[in-house]
Amino acid sequence: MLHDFVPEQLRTYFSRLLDRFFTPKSKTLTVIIDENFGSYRNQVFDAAELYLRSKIGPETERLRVGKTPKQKHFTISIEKGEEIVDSFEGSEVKWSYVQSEKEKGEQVKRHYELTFEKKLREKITSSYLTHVVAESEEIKRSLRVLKLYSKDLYETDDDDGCAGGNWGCISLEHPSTFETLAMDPNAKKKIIGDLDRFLKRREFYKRVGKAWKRGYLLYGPPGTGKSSLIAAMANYLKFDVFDLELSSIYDNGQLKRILLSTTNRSILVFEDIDCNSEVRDREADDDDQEIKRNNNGRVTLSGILNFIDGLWSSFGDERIIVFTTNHKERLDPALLRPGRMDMHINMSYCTGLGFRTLVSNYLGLDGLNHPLCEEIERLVDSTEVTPAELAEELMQDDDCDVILPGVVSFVEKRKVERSKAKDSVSICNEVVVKTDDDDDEKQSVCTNGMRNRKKQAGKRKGRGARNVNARTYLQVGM
Ligand SMILES: Nc1ncnc2c1ncn2[C@@H]1O[C@H](COP(=O)(O)OP(=O)(O)OP(=O)(O)O)[C@@H](O)[C@H]1O
Ligand SMILES: [Mg+2]
Repeated sequence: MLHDFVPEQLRTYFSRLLDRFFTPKSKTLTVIIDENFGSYRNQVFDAAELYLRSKIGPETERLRVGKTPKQKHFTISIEKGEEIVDSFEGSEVKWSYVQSEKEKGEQVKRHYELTFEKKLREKITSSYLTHVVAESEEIKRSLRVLKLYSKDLYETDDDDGCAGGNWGCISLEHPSTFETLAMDPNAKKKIIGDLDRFLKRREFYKRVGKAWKRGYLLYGPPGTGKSSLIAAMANYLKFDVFDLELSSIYDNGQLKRILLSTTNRSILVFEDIDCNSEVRDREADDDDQEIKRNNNGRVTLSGILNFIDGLWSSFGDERIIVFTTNHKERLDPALLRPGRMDMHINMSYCTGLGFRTLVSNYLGLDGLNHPLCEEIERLVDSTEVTPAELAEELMQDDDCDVILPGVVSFVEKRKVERSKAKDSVSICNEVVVKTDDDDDEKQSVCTNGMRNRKKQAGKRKGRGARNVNARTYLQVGM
């Protein structure tokens, strides 16, 4: 017809017009996500790679698997040509992975194709891709190998992933978690809740004009799990740990430089803070001369406090600051005042419940079902024995029938020794938490099962007026 009725000059035009009219229109749109974006890596490509690992379904026929010596887990990814279907707020999208054939001297080009209905363009290119990037960040955090930084380490075992500056760093592979920690379950819950709240409160801290950080004081005898709790916190939050050895820091200036070189999303640890004479209770310390000398060219208490709640406290974001001590009573009251440490956690001697956790860690169910277990719980409840001592006893053998009688005699022996030293003991895990409530209250559950609550005013020596009405005291037994 075109040949017969349309002049030659117009034929091409009409032919194109008819083509356009009769060819069915595609209802889908495909977005190409290249590996590189200009000369940079494409963040969306990397995010998609991580995100899609968690979306691999039973319909996928070919996968790639790999692992570097440093990686803990296998990395699984989809093979070229494979497709993955995902859904987002009721809409379906299809991902496919495309890889160019390698030509001589050329690098393989890789990209993802994301296909969806055209009408979803706005939703997919903004909300869905934002969701993919956010999810991938979460996955990255969970796969992260944590780092332990120390000024004493000159060499690092890992040159990728360590922060700059002159910190030495090794991978933190401490196995302690909140599940393996022998601690009163209520205290554990309280700490986990506090950490969760802290993570979610970026906007809150900004609104109230406070630095986004949280301070914990862990106190108790040696071997009760203070360092293990720090490792559990790091594993839970996926935060690196900076170990600040105060005795090796020359003065406040160096402390400032060291603290400023730490990274965000980290835990700064000042272990055995009472061993630094400057933070001991100055009224209780006789040796004034020593303190004067320490004020000259050493780290001073005010230098530390300046970073906790002074002008310098606003350095960095998402910081947890932990102080540990075996002797809380020796600390200067200025360090214990409200507003300084948000939570005071007493890591006390082991209790029956704590022993249960240790038995389940070390011996599994067999230990928990053993007839001696209950007897040991009762014994542990009535004497001062640390989780570290019990853990050592539980590692003596594999056989419950050998270990548990050994634990009985160990705890009985310890009980006799202790009762010679004093008549009675009171075992409690105490957690003092600063909250935003108006009331001050102290709650305690001791090992005898008694629970009491009492109103508590800011009476302690050295306590200032500030924040006195904004603390909750929780005392719980294991
Ligand atoms: N509460 C606990 N739960 C589980 N294991 C514990 C606990 N406390 C101690 N342990 C065991 O004892 C070992 C030593 O404990 P940890 O180093 O955490 O004690 P600490 O309170 O930091 O002691 P120190 O005051 O001497 O630094 C741990 O590696 C762990 O095996
Ligand atoms: Mg320790």
